[in-house]
Amino acid sequence: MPPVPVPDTTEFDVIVIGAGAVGENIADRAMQRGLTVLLVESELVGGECSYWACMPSKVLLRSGIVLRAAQAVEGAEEAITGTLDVAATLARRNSFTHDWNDQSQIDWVIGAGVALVRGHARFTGPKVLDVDGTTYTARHAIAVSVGSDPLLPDIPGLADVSPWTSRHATSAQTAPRSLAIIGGGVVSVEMATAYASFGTTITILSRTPLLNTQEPFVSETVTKSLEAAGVSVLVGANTASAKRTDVGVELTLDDGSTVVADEVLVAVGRVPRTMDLGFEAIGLTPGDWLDVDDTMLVKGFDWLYACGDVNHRVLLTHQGKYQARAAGDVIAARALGTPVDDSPFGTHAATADHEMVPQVTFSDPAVASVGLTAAAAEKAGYDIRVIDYDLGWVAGASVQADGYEGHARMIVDEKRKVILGVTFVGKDVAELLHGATTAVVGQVPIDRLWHAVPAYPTINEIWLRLLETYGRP
Ligand SMILES: Cc1cc2nc3c(=O)[nH]c(=O)nc-3n(C[C@H](O)[C@H](O)[C@H](O)COP(=O)(O)OP(=O)(O)OC[C@H]3O[C@@H](n4cnc5c(N)ncnc54)[C@H](O)[C@@H]3O)c2cc1C
Ligand SMILES: NC(=O)c1ccc[n+]([C@@H]2O[C@H](COP(=O)([O-])OP(=O)(O)OC[C@H]3O[C@@H](n4cnc5c(N)ncnc54)[C@H](O)[C@@H]3O)[C@@H](O)[C@H]2O)c1
Repeated sequence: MPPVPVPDTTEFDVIVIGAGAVGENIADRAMQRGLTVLLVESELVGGECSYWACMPSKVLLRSGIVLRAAQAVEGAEEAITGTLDVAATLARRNSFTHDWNDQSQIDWVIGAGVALVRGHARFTGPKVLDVDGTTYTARHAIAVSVGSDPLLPDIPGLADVSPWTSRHATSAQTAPRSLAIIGGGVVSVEMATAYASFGTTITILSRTPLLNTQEPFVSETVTKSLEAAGVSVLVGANTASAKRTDVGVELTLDDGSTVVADEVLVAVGRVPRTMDLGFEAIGLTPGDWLDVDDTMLVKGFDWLYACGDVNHRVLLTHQGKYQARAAGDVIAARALGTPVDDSPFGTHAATADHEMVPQVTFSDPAVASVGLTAAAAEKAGYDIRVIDYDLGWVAGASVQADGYEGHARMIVDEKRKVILGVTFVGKDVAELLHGATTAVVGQVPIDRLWHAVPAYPTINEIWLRLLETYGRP
Protein backbone atom coordinates (compact mmCIF):
# COMPACT_ATOMS: atom_id res chain seq x y z
CA MET A 1 0.00 0.00 0.00
CA PRO A 2 1.37 3.46 -0.84
CA PRO A 3 2.54 5.54 2.17
CA VAL A 4 0.32 8.34 3.46
CA PRO A 5 1.89 11.54 4.86
CA VAL A 6 1.23 11.97 8.61
CA PRO A 7 -1.00 15.00 9.46
CA ASP A 8 0.65 17.77 11.53
CA THR A 9 -2.06 17.79 14.21
CA THR A 10 -4.03 15.21 16.17
CA GLU A 11 -7.12 17.33 16.87
CA PHE A 12 -9.82 17.86 14.23
CA ASP A 13 -13.40 19.15 14.13
CA VAL A 14 -14.55 15.81 12.70
CA ILE A 15 -12.99 12.38 12.42
CA VAL A 16 -14.38 9.85 9.94
CA ILE A 17 -13.50 6.18 10.46
CA GLY A 18 -13.44 4.28 7.17
CA ALA A 19 -12.55 5.80 3.80
CA GLY A 20 -14.91 3.84 1.60
CA ALA A 21 -17.13 5.71 -0.82
CA VAL A 22 -19.32 6.69 2.11
CA GLY A 23 -16.58 7.96 4.44
CA GLU A 24 -14.99 9.94 1.61
CA ASN A 25 -18.31 11.72 1.06
CA ILE A 26 -18.89 12.53 4.74
CA ALA A 27 -15.37 13.97 4.94
CA ASP A 28 -15.66 15.96 1.73
CA ARG A 29 -19.01 17.43 2.70
CA ALA A 30 -17.96 18.47 6.22
CA MET A 31 -14.71 19.91 4.87
CA GLN A 32 -16.54 21.92 2.20
CA ARG A 33 -18.73 23.41 4.95
CA GLY A 34 -15.62 24.73 6.69
CA LEU A 35 -14.65 22.04 9.21
CA THR A 36 -11.26 20.38 9.63
CA VAL A 37 -11.57 16.66 8.92
CA LEU A 38 -9.45 13.55 9.49
CA LEU A 39 -10.22 10.37 7.56
CA VAL A 40 -8.84 7.10 9.00
CA GLU A 41 -8.52 4.03 6.77
CA SER A 42 -7.07 0.65 7.70
CA GLU A 43 -6.99 -0.89 4.21
CA LEU A 44 -7.50 0.82 0.83
CA VAL A 45 -8.88 4.33 0.43
CA GLY A 46 -12.00 3.83 -1.67
CA GLY A 47 -13.16 0.80 0.30
CA GLU A 48 -15.13 -2.25 -0.75
CA CYS A 49 -16.98 -0.65 -3.66
CA SER A 50 -13.85 0.34 -5.58
CA TYR A 51 -11.76 -2.77 -4.98
CA TRP A 52 -13.93 -5.79 -4.10
CA ALA A 53 -17.57 -4.97 -4.79
CA CYS A 54 -19.50 -2.68 -7.16
CA MET A 55 -16.81 -1.71 -9.65
CA PRO A 56 -14.88 -4.96 -10.16
CA SER A 57 -18.09 -7.00 -10.17
CA LYS A 58 -19.68 -4.78 -12.82
CA VAL A 59 -16.56 -4.96 -14.98
CA LEU A 60 -16.56 -8.77 -14.69
CA LEU A 61 -20.20 -8.79 -15.83
CA ARG A 62 -19.92 -6.27 -18.62
CA SER A 63 -18.00 -8.31 -21.23
CA GLY A 64 -20.57 -11.11 -21.23
CA ILE A 65 -23.49 -8.69 -21.31
CA VAL A 66 -22.05 -6.85 -24.32
CA LEU A 67 -21.33 -10.11 -26.12
CA ARG A 68 -24.85 -11.42 -25.56
CA ALA A 69 -26.33 -8.04 -26.58
CA ALA A 70 -24.57 -8.29 -29.94
CA GLN A 71 -25.63 -11.93 -30.28
CA ALA A 72 -29.26 -10.80 -29.85
CA VAL A 73 -29.23 -8.50 -32.89
CA GLU A 74 -29.32 -10.00 -36.35
CA GLY A 75 -26.59 -8.44 -38.45
CA ALA A 76 -24.28 -7.95 -35.48
CA GLU A 77 -24.57 -11.57 -34.43
CA GLU A 78 -23.02 -12.73 -37.69
CA ALA A 79 -19.87 -10.71 -36.94
CA ILE A 80 -19.18 -12.65 -33.75
CA THR A 81 -16.83 -15.45 -34.52
CA GLY A 82 -15.01 -15.84 -31.21
CA THR A 83 -15.86 -16.36 -27.56
CA LEU A 84 -15.48 -14.19 -24.49
CA ASP A 85 -11.82 -13.52 -23.66
CA VAL A 86 -11.65 -14.35 -19.94
CA ALA A 87 -8.04 -13.18 -19.48
CA ALA A 88 -8.80 -9.82 -21.13
CA THR A 89 -11.92 -9.40 -18.99
CA LEU A 90 -9.94 -10.08 -15.81
CA ALA A 91 -7.21 -7.71 -16.99
CA ARG A 92 -9.81 -4.98 -17.60
CA ARG A 93 -11.08 -5.56 -14.06
CA ASN A 94 -7.48 -5.26 -12.76
CA SER A 95 -7.16 -1.89 -14.47
CA PHE A 96 -10.35 -0.64 -12.80
CA THR A 97 -8.99 -1.61 -9.37
CA HIS A 98 -5.56 -0.16 -10.27
CA ASP A 99 -4.21 -3.59 -9.25
CA TRP A 100 -5.56 -2.85 -5.75
CA ASN A 101 -3.41 0.27 -5.38
CA ASP A 102 -5.20 3.30 -3.88
CA GLN A 103 -2.70 6.05 -4.77
CA SER A 104 -5.20 7.93 -6.96
CA GLN A 105 -7.77 8.00 -4.16
CA ILE A 106 -5.14 9.10 -1.61
CA ASP A 107 -4.25 11.95 -3.98
CA TRP A 108 -7.93 12.89 -4.28
CA VAL A 109 -8.52 12.94 -0.50
CA ILE A 110 -5.42 14.97 0.29
CA GLY A 111 -6.01 17.23 -2.72
CA ALA A 112 -9.53 17.90 -1.45
CA GLY A 113 -8.09 19.23 1.82
CA VAL A 114 -8.98 16.28 4.06
CA ALA A 115 -6.28 14.86 6.39
CA LEU A 116 -5.71 11.12 6.04
CA VAL A 117 -4.19 8.46 8.29
CA ARG A 118 -3.64 4.83 7.32
CA GLY A 119 -4.31 2.65 10.37
CA HIS A 120 -6.89 0.84 12.46
CA ALA A 121 -9.07 3.15 14.57
CA ARG A 122 -10.48 2.17 17.96
CA PHE A 123 -12.47 4.30 20.40
CA THR A 124 -10.74 4.92 23.73
CA GLY A 125 -13.43 7.29 24.99
CA PRO A 126 -16.03 9.81 23.78
CA LYS A 127 -14.65 11.71 20.74
CA VAL A 128 -11.22 10.05 21.25
CA LEU A 129 -9.61 7.40 19.08
CA ASP A 130 -6.44 5.38 19.08
CA VAL A 131 -4.97 4.74 15.65
CA ASP A 132 -2.09 2.29 15.95
CA GLY A 133 -0.67 4.03 19.02
CA THR A 134 -1.49 7.67 18.23
CA THR A 135 -4.41 9.43 19.93
CA TYR A 136 -6.71 11.56 17.79
CA THR A 137 -9.44 13.80 19.21
CA ALA A 138 -12.55 15.21 17.56
CA ARG A 139 -13.88 18.58 18.70
CA HIS A 140 -17.43 18.03 17.38
CA ALA A 141 -18.15 14.62 15.92
CA ILE A 142 -16.92 11.19 14.92
CA ALA A 143 -18.58 9.46 11.99
CA VAL A 144 -18.32 5.69 11.63
CA SER A 145 -18.41 4.38 8.05
CA VAL A 146 -16.54 1.10 8.46
CA GLY A 147 -18.77 -0.96 6.19
CA SER A 148 -19.58 -4.65 6.48
CA ASP A 149 -17.95 -8.06 6.05
CA PRO A 150 -19.40 -11.18 4.44
CA LEU A 151 -21.43 -13.34 6.82
CA LEU A 152 -20.02 -16.86 7.21
CA PRO A 153 -22.91 -19.14 8.16
CA ASP A 154 -22.40 -21.70 10.88
CA ILE A 155 -22.26 -24.72 8.54
CA PRO A 156 -20.08 -27.58 9.88
CA GLY A 157 -16.78 -27.75 7.99
CA LEU A 158 -17.38 -24.59 5.94
CA ALA A 159 -14.68 -22.44 7.55
CA ASP A 160 -12.14 -25.29 7.08
CA VAL A 161 -12.62 -25.42 3.27
CA SER A 162 -11.49 -21.75 2.99
CA PRO A 163 -14.61 -20.69 1.09
CA TRP A 164 -14.59 -17.83 -1.36
CA THR A 165 -16.31 -14.63 -0.25
CA SER A 166 -17.32 -11.74 -2.48
CA ARG A 167 -13.71 -10.50 -2.20
CA HIS A 168 -12.35 -13.66 -3.84
CA ALA A 169 -15.06 -13.64 -6.50
CA THR A 170 -14.35 -10.05 -7.49
CA SER A 171 -10.54 -10.29 -7.38
CA ALA A 172 -9.77 -13.81 -8.73
CA GLN A 173 -7.04 -13.90 -11.38
CA THR A 174 -8.36 -17.09 -12.99
CA ALA A 175 -11.83 -18.59 -13.27
CA PRO A 176 -12.32 -21.95 -11.54
CA ARG A 177 -13.69 -24.86 -13.59
CA SER A 178 -16.63 -25.14 -11.21
CA LEU A 179 -18.13 -22.99 -8.48
CA ALA A 180 -20.88 -23.74 -5.97
CA ILE A 181 -22.58 -20.66 -4.57
CA ILE A 182 -24.39 -20.70 -1.22
CA GLY A 183 -27.07 -17.98 -1.15
CA GLY A 184 -29.60 -16.62 -3.59
CA GLY A 185 -29.24 -12.85 -3.24
CA VAL A 186 -27.58 -10.19 -5.35
CA VAL A 187 -23.97 -11.35 -4.98
CA SER A 188 -24.94 -14.90 -5.87
CA VAL A 189 -26.90 -13.90 -8.99
CA GLU A 190 -24.33 -11.40 -10.26
CA MET A 191 -21.32 -13.66 -9.71
CA ALA A 192 -23.15 -16.66 -11.22
CA THR A 193 -23.86 -14.52 -14.29
CA ALA A 194 -20.25 -13.37 -14.60
CA TYR A 195 -18.55 -16.70 -13.98
CA ALA A 196 -21.00 -18.62 -16.19
CA SER A 197 -19.91 -16.32 -19.02
CA PHE A 198 -16.29 -17.32 -18.25
CA GLY A 199 -17.17 -20.99 -18.79
CA THR A 200 -17.27 -21.93 -15.09
CA THR A 201 -19.83 -24.61 -14.20
CA ILE A 202 -22.06 -23.01 -11.57
CA THR A 203 -24.42 -24.53 -8.99
CA ILE A 204 -26.45 -22.13 -6.85
CA LEU A 205 -27.68 -23.50 -3.53
CA SER A 206 -30.43 -21.20 -2.31
CA ARG A 207 -32.89 -21.71 0.49
CA THR A 208 -35.38 -19.32 -1.12
CA PRO A 209 -36.22 -18.34 -4.71
CA LEU A 210 -33.47 -16.11 -6.13
CA LEU A 211 -33.69 -12.38 -5.33
CA ASN A 212 -36.75 -13.07 -3.26
CA THR A 213 -37.07 -9.58 -1.77
CA GLN A 214 -37.99 -8.39 -5.28
CA GLU A 215 -41.30 -8.85 -7.16
CA PRO A 216 -41.89 -12.59 -7.80
CA PHE A 217 -41.55 -12.25 -11.60
CA VAL A 218 -37.94 -11.12 -11.07
CA SER A 219 -36.99 -14.44 -9.56
CA GLU A 220 -38.73 -16.38 -12.31
CA THR A 221 -37.05 -14.41 -15.12
CA VAL A 222 -33.57 -14.39 -13.61
CA THR A 223 -33.70 -18.09 -12.72
CA LYS A 224 -34.82 -18.95 -16.26
CA SER A 225 -32.01 -16.92 -17.82
CA LEU A 226 -29.35 -18.38 -15.51
CA GLU A 227 -30.56 -21.88 -16.30
CA ALA A 228 -30.45 -21.05 -20.00
CA ALA A 229 -26.80 -20.04 -19.45
CA GLY A 230 -26.14 -23.49 -17.98
CA VAL A 231 -26.34 -22.60 -14.27
CA SER A 232 -27.94 -25.19 -11.95
CA VAL A 233 -30.26 -23.36 -9.59
CA LEU A 234 -31.22 -25.48 -6.58
CA VAL A 235 -34.00 -23.71 -4.67
CA GLY A 236 -34.90 -24.97 -1.20
CA ALA A 237 -31.32 -26.20 -0.83
CA ASN A 238 -29.99 -26.15 2.73
CA THR A 239 -26.26 -26.79 2.97
CA ALA A 240 -25.67 -29.02 5.99
CA SER A 241 -21.90 -29.56 5.85
CA ALA A 242 -18.75 -28.97 3.80
CA LYS A 243 -15.45 -30.73 3.36
CA ARG A 244 -12.50 -30.52 0.97
CA THR A 245 -11.68 -33.71 -0.92
CA ASP A 246 -9.18 -34.63 -3.66
CA VAL A 247 -11.60 -33.35 -6.30
CA GLY A 248 -12.60 -30.07 -4.65
CA VAL A 249 -15.15 -28.94 -2.09
CA GLU A 250 -17.98 -31.34 -1.31
CA LEU A 251 -21.18 -29.81 0.06
CA THR A 252 -23.79 -32.07 1.61
CA LEU A 253 -27.37 -30.79 1.64
CA ASP A 254 -29.85 -31.61 4.37
CA ASP A 255 -31.62 -34.07 2.05
CA GLY A 256 -28.38 -36.07 1.84
CA SER A 257 -27.49 -35.09 -1.73
CA THR A 258 -24.05 -33.69 -2.52
CA VAL A 259 -22.62 -30.98 -4.76
CA VAL A 260 -18.92 -30.98 -5.66
CA ALA A 261 -17.09 -27.96 -7.06
CA ASP A 262 -13.56 -26.59 -7.31
CA GLU A 263 -14.51 -23.68 -5.03
CA VAL A 264 -17.50 -22.59 -2.96
CA LEU A 265 -18.60 -18.95 -2.78
CA VAL A 266 -20.51 -17.93 0.33
CA ALA A 267 -22.95 -15.08 -0.39
CA VAL A 268 -25.53 -15.04 2.36
CA GLY A 269 -25.46 -11.44 3.53
CA ARG A 270 -23.21 -9.26 5.66
CA VAL A 271 -22.14 -8.49 9.24
CA PRO A 272 -21.04 -5.06 10.54
CA ARG A 273 -17.29 -4.38 10.87
CA THR A 274 -17.68 -3.34 14.50
CA MET A 275 -16.04 -6.22 16.40
CA ASP A 276 -12.74 -4.40 16.88
CA LEU A 277 -13.65 -0.71 17.13
CA GLY A 278 -13.29 -0.23 20.91
CA PHE A 279 -17.06 0.01 21.29
CA GLU A 280 -16.75 -0.95 24.98
CA ALA A 281 -15.12 2.47 25.62
CA ILE A 282 -18.26 4.32 24.52
CA GLY A 283 -20.94 2.00 25.91
CA LEU A 284 -21.73 0.14 22.67
CA THR A 285 -21.62 -3.61 22.04
CA PRO A 286 -18.92 -4.94 19.68
CA GLY A 287 -20.39 -6.63 16.62
CA ASP A 288 -23.61 -4.59 16.60
CA TRP A 289 -24.98 -2.57 13.70
CA LEU A 290 -25.33 1.13 14.62
CA ASP A 291 -28.90 2.36 14.96
CA VAL A 292 -29.26 5.93 13.64
CA ASP A 293 -31.93 8.60 13.15
CA ASP A 294 -32.57 10.22 9.77
CA THR A 295 -29.61 12.62 10.24
CA MET A 296 -27.37 9.57 10.82
CA LEU A 297 -26.85 10.44 14.51
CA VAL A 298 -26.41 7.21 16.48
CA LYS A 299 -29.31 6.88 18.91
CA GLY A 300 -28.28 7.87 22.46
CA PHE A 301 -25.35 10.10 21.32
CA ASP A 302 -24.97 13.76 20.34
CA TRP A 303 -21.54 13.40 18.69
CA LEU A 304 -21.49 9.94 17.05
CA TYR A 305 -22.74 9.38 13.48
CA ALA A 306 -22.90 6.25 11.33
CA CYS A 307 -23.37 6.04 7.57
CA GLY A 308 -23.28 3.34 4.92
CA ASP A 309 -23.47 -0.41 5.47
CA VAL A 310 -22.65 -0.13 9.18
CA ASN A 311 -26.02 1.46 10.03
CA HIS A 312 -27.83 -1.39 8.24
CA ARG A 313 -30.43 0.92 6.65
CA VAL A 314 -29.61 0.08 3.02
CA LEU A 315 -26.48 -1.84 1.98
CA LEU A 316 -25.86 0.04 -1.26
CA THR A 317 -23.13 2.49 -2.21
CA HIS A 318 -25.39 5.17 -3.66
CA GLN A 319 -27.65 5.14 -0.62
CA GLY A 320 -24.66 5.28 1.74
CA LYS A 321 -23.32 8.28 -0.17
CA TYR A 322 -26.74 9.93 0.09
CA GLN A 323 -26.61 9.41 3.87
CA ALA A 324 -23.05 10.78 3.87
CA ARG A 325 -24.15 14.02 2.20
CA ALA A 326 -26.83 14.52 4.85
CA ALA A 327 -24.44 13.60 7.68
CA GLY A 328 -21.51 15.74 6.49
CA ASP A 329 -23.82 18.73 6.14
CA VAL A 330 -25.60 18.25 9.48
CA ILE A 331 -22.35 17.71 11.39
CA ALA A 332 -21.18 21.06 10.02
CA ALA A 333 -24.52 22.77 10.73
CA ARG A 334 -24.55 21.55 14.34
CA ALA A 335 -20.87 22.47 14.82
CA LEU A 336 -21.28 25.94 13.33
CA GLY A 337 -24.68 26.61 14.93
CA THR A 338 -26.46 27.13 11.62
CA PRO A 339 -30.08 25.91 11.10
CA VAL A 340 -30.71 22.16 10.88
CA ASP A 341 -33.44 20.94 8.54
CA ASP A 342 -34.19 17.36 9.56
CA SER A 343 -37.81 17.39 8.42
CA PRO A 344 -38.74 14.71 5.83
CA PHE A 345 -36.92 15.49 2.56
CA GLY A 346 -34.99 18.28 4.35
CA THR A 347 -31.30 18.93 3.58
CA HIS A 348 -30.18 16.99 6.62
CA ALA A 349 -32.49 13.95 6.48
CA ALA A 350 -31.96 10.74 4.48
CA THR A 351 -35.72 10.32 3.99
CA ALA A 352 -35.51 8.27 0.79
CA ASP A 353 -33.85 5.41 2.71
CA HIS A 354 -37.21 4.28 4.01
CA GLU A 355 -39.40 3.55 1.00
CA MET A 356 -37.68 5.06 -2.07
CA VAL A 357 -34.47 3.11 -2.62
CA PRO A 358 -33.31 2.37 -6.18
CA GLN A 359 -31.26 -0.73 -6.96
CA VAL A 360 -29.95 -2.44 -10.06
CA THR A 361 -28.97 -6.11 -10.09
CA PHE A 362 -26.64 -6.46 -13.07
CA SER A 363 -27.80 -9.90 -14.11
CA ASP A 364 -28.66 -10.60 -17.75
CA PRO A 365 -31.48 -9.61 -18.08
CA ALA A 366 -30.94 -6.91 -15.46
CA VAL A 367 -33.30 -5.98 -12.66
CA ALA A 368 -33.94 -2.32 -11.90
CA SER A 369 -36.27 -1.41 -9.09
CA VAL A 370 -37.18 1.52 -6.88
CA GLY A 371 -39.47 1.88 -3.91
CA LEU A 372 -41.90 -0.70 -2.65
CA THR A 373 -42.89 -4.03 -4.12
CA ALA A 374 -46.60 -4.90 -4.12
CA ALA A 375 -46.08 -7.14 -1.08
CA ALA A 376 -44.13 -4.48 0.82
CA ALA A 377 -46.68 -1.77 -0.02
CA GLU A 378 -49.55 -3.95 1.18
CA LYS A 379 -47.64 -4.80 4.33
CA ALA A 380 -47.11 -1.08 4.96
CA GLY A 381 -50.90 -0.57 4.74
CA TYR A 382 -51.16 1.25 1.40
CA ASP A 383 -54.27 0.86 -0.77
CA ILE A 384 -52.54 -0.12 -4.02
CA ARG A 385 -53.19 -0.99 -7.63
CA VAL A 386 -50.63 -3.13 -9.46
CA ILE A 387 -50.03 -2.39 -13.14
CA ASP A 388 -48.09 -4.93 -15.22
CA TYR A 389 -46.85 -4.69 -18.79
CA ASP A 390 -44.74 -6.90 -21.02
CA LEU A 391 -41.59 -4.97 -21.94
CA GLY A 392 -41.21 -7.06 -25.10
CA TRP A 393 -44.28 -5.32 -26.54
CA VAL A 394 -42.59 -1.90 -26.43
CA ALA A 395 -41.30 -0.81 -29.87
CA GLY A 396 -37.99 0.50 -28.49
CA ALA A 397 -37.32 -2.81 -26.75
CA SER A 398 -37.96 -4.82 -29.91
CA VAL A 399 -35.33 -2.70 -31.70
CA GLN A 400 -32.86 -3.19 -28.85
CA ALA A 401 -32.82 -7.00 -29.13
CA ASP A 402 -34.51 -9.58 -31.33
CA GLY A 403 -37.07 -11.44 -29.25
CA TYR A 404 -36.63 -8.99 -26.35
CA GLU A 405 -38.10 -10.44 -23.16
CA GLY A 406 -38.88 -8.36 -20.12
CA HIS A 407 -41.51 -7.18 -17.73
CA ALA A 408 -42.46 -3.99 -15.89
CA ARG A 409 -44.59 -3.44 -12.82
CA MET A 410 -45.79 -0.17 -11.31
CA ILE A 411 -47.37 0.07 -7.86
CA VAL A 412 -49.81 2.98 -7.48
CA ASP A 413 -50.98 4.43 -4.18
CA GLU A 414 -54.70 4.69 -4.97
CA LYS A 415 -55.35 7.27 -2.26
CA ARG A 416 -52.78 9.82 -3.40
CA LYS A 417 -52.56 8.67 -7.05
CA VAL A 418 -48.75 8.56 -6.92
CA ILE A 419 -46.28 5.76 -7.66
CA LEU A 420 -44.86 3.82 -4.72
CA GLY A 421 -42.65 1.43 -6.65
CA VAL A 422 -41.49 0.36 -10.08
CA THR A 423 -39.65 -2.81 -11.16
CA PHE A 424 -38.20 -3.51 -14.58
CA VAL A 425 -36.57 -6.73 -15.66
CA GLY A 426 -35.03 -6.93 -19.12
CA LYS A 427 -31.93 -6.11 -21.13
CA ASP A 428 -30.67 -2.54 -20.72
CA VAL A 429 -33.24 -1.56 -18.08
CA ALA A 430 -30.62 -0.12 -15.69
CA GLU A 431 -30.66 3.23 -17.44
CA LEU A 432 -34.49 3.38 -17.21
CA LEU A 433 -34.37 3.49 -13.47
CA HIS A 434 -33.72 7.11 -12.70
CA GLY A 435 -36.97 8.24 -14.37
CA ALA A 436 -38.79 5.88 -12.03
CA THR A 437 -36.82 7.11 -9.01
CA THR A 438 -37.66 10.71 -9.89
CA ALA A 439 -41.37 9.86 -10.18
CA VAL A 440 -41.38 7.98 -6.87
CA VAL A 441 -39.33 10.49 -4.84
CA GLY A 442 -41.05 13.46 -6.48
CA GLN A 443 -44.42 11.82 -5.73
CA VAL A 444 -45.45 13.02 -9.18
CA PRO A 445 -49.22 12.70 -9.58
CA ILE A 446 -50.22 10.11 -12.19
CA ASP A 447 -52.20 12.79 -14.07
CA ARG A 448 -49.06 14.87 -14.50
CA LEU A 449 -46.95 11.88 -15.59
CA TRP A 450 -49.07 11.70 -18.76
CA HIS A 451 -47.30 14.93 -19.76
CA ALA A 452 -43.84 13.36 -19.39
CA VAL A 453 -43.69 12.03 -22.95
CA PRO A 454 -41.17 9.23 -23.58
CA ALA A 455 -39.23 9.50 -26.83
CA TYR A 456 -40.16 7.03 -29.57
CA PRO A 457 -38.87 4.37 -30.07
CA THR A 458 -37.05 3.99 -26.73
CA ILE A 459 -37.64 1.40 -24.02
CA ASN A 460 -38.84 4.35 -21.90
CA GLU A 461 -42.12 4.11 -23.80
CA ILE A 462 -42.94 1.54 -21.15
CA TRP A 463 -44.07 4.56 -19.11
CA LEU A 464 -46.80 5.37 -21.64
CA ARG A 465 -47.89 1.72 -21.73
CA LEU A 466 -48.05 1.53 -17.93
CA LEU A 467 -50.14 4.74 -17.82
CA GLU A 468 -52.48 3.52 -20.58
CA THR A 469 -52.95 0.26 -18.69
CA TYR A 470 -53.70 2.21 -15.52
CA GLY A 471 -56.22 4.37 -17.43
CA ARG A 472 -56.78 8.11 -17.62
CA PRO A 473 -59.61 9.59 -15.55
C1 LIG B 1 -19.80 -8.15 -4.60
C2 LIG B 1 -20.54 -6.89 -4.24
C3 LIG B 1 -21.04 -6.09 -5.23
C4 LIG B 1 -21.73 -4.92 -4.91
N1 LIG B 1 -22.22 -4.16 -5.93
C5 LIG B 1 -22.89 -3.04 -5.64
C6 LIG B 1 -23.39 -2.22 -6.69
O1 LIG B 1 -23.28 -2.53 -7.88
N2 LIG B 1 -24.03 -1.07 -6.36
C7 LIG B 1 -24.19 -0.70 -5.05
O2 LIG B 1 -24.78 0.37 -4.81
N3 LIG B 1 -23.72 -1.46 -4.03
C8 LIG B 1 -23.07 -2.61 -4.30
N4 LIG B 1 -22.57 -3.37 -3.28
C9 LIG B 1 -22.70 -2.88 -1.90
C10 LIG B 1 -21.59 -1.84 -1.62
O3 LIG B 1 -20.33 -2.41 -1.93
C11 LIG B 1 -21.61 -1.39 -0.18
O4 LIG B 1 -22.91 -0.96 0.16
C12 LIG B 1 -20.62 -0.24 0.02
O5 LIG B 1 -19.32 -0.62 -0.35
C13 LIG B 1 -20.63 0.22 1.47
O6 LIG B 1 -19.79 1.32 1.58
P1 LIG B 1 -19.19 1.76 2.98
O7 LIG B 1 -18.37 2.97 2.71
O8 LIG B 1 -20.27 1.79 3.99
O9 LIG B 1 -18.24 0.55 3.39
P2 LIG B 1 -16.84 0.09 2.76
O10 LIG B 1 -16.76 0.36 1.32
O11 LIG B 1 -16.65 -1.32 3.22
O12 LIG B 1 -15.77 1.04 3.45
C14 LIG B 1 -15.46 0.94 4.81
C15 LIG B 1 -13.99 1.22 5.00
O13 LIG B 1 -13.72 1.30 6.39
C16 LIG B 1 -12.46 0.74 6.62
N5 LIG B 1 -12.39 0.36 8.05
C17 LIG B 1 -13.10 -0.60 8.67
N6 LIG B 1 -12.81 -0.63 9.97
C18 LIG B 1 -11.88 0.33 10.18
C19 LIG B 1 -11.19 0.79 11.33
N7 LIG B 1 -11.39 0.27 12.53
N8 LIG B 1 -10.29 1.79 11.17
C20 LIG B 1 -10.07 2.33 9.96
N9 LIG B 1 -10.72 1.96 8.84
C21 LIG B 1 -11.61 0.96 8.96
C22 LIG B 1 -12.40 -0.44 5.67
O14 LIG B 1 -11.07 -0.83 5.42
C23 LIG B 1 -13.10 0.13 4.44
O15 LIG B 1 -12.20 0.68 3.52
C24 LIG B 1 -21.90 -4.55 -3.56
C25 LIG B 1 -21.40 -5.36 -2.54
C26 LIG B 1 -20.73 -6.53 -2.86
C27 LIG B 1 -20.19 -7.38 -1.75
N1 LIG C 1 -25.92 -4.59 -7.72
C1 LIG C 1 -26.03 -4.33 -6.43
O1 LIG C 1 -26.64 -3.35 -6.03
C2 LIG C 1 -25.39 -5.24 -5.44
C3 LIG C 1 -24.59 -6.28 -5.85
C4 LIG C 1 -24.05 -7.13 -4.90
C5 LIG C 1 -24.29 -6.90 -3.55
N2 LIG C 1 -25.06 -5.87 -3.17
C6 LIG C 1 -25.37 -5.63 -1.75
O2 LIG C 1 -24.50 -6.38 -0.95
C7 LIG C 1 -25.22 -6.97 0.11
C8 LIG C 1 -24.79 -8.38 0.30
O3 LIG C 1 -25.23 -9.21 -0.79
P1 LIG C 1 -25.56 -10.73 -0.54
O4 LIG C 1 -25.97 -11.32 -1.82
O5 LIG C 1 -24.47 -11.35 0.25
O6 LIG C 1 -26.78 -10.67 0.48
P2 LIG C 1 -28.36 -10.64 0.20
O7 LIG C 1 -28.95 -10.19 1.48
O8 LIG C 1 -28.69 -9.93 -1.05
O9 LIG C 1 -28.73 -12.17 -0.06
C9 LIG C 1 -28.42 -13.16 0.86
C10 LIG C 1 -29.16 -14.42 0.48
O10 LIG C 1 -28.66 -15.51 1.23
C11 LIG C 1 -29.73 -16.25 1.80
N3 LIG C 1 -29.23 -16.88 3.00
C12 LIG C 1 -29.04 -16.32 4.20
N4 LIG C 1 -28.50 -17.20 5.05
C13 LIG C 1 -28.32 -18.36 4.35
C14 LIG C 1 -27.76 -19.63 4.63
N5 LIG C 1 -27.29 -19.93 5.85
N6 LIG C 1 -27.74 -20.58 3.65
C15 LIG C 1 -28.22 -20.29 2.43
N7 LIG C 1 -28.73 -19.10 2.09
C16 LIG C 1 -28.78 -18.15 3.04
C17 LIG C 1 -30.81 -15.22 1.99
O11 LIG C 1 -32.07 -15.83 2.05
C18 LIG C 1 -30.64 -14.35 0.75
O12 LIG C 1 -31.31 -14.87 -0.35
C19 LIG C 1 -26.68 -6.85 -0.21
O13 LIG C 1 -27.32 -6.10 0.78
C20 LIG C 1 -26.75 -6.17 -1.54
O14 LIG C 1 -27.67 -5.12 -1.57
C21 LIG C 1 -25.62 -5.04 -4.09
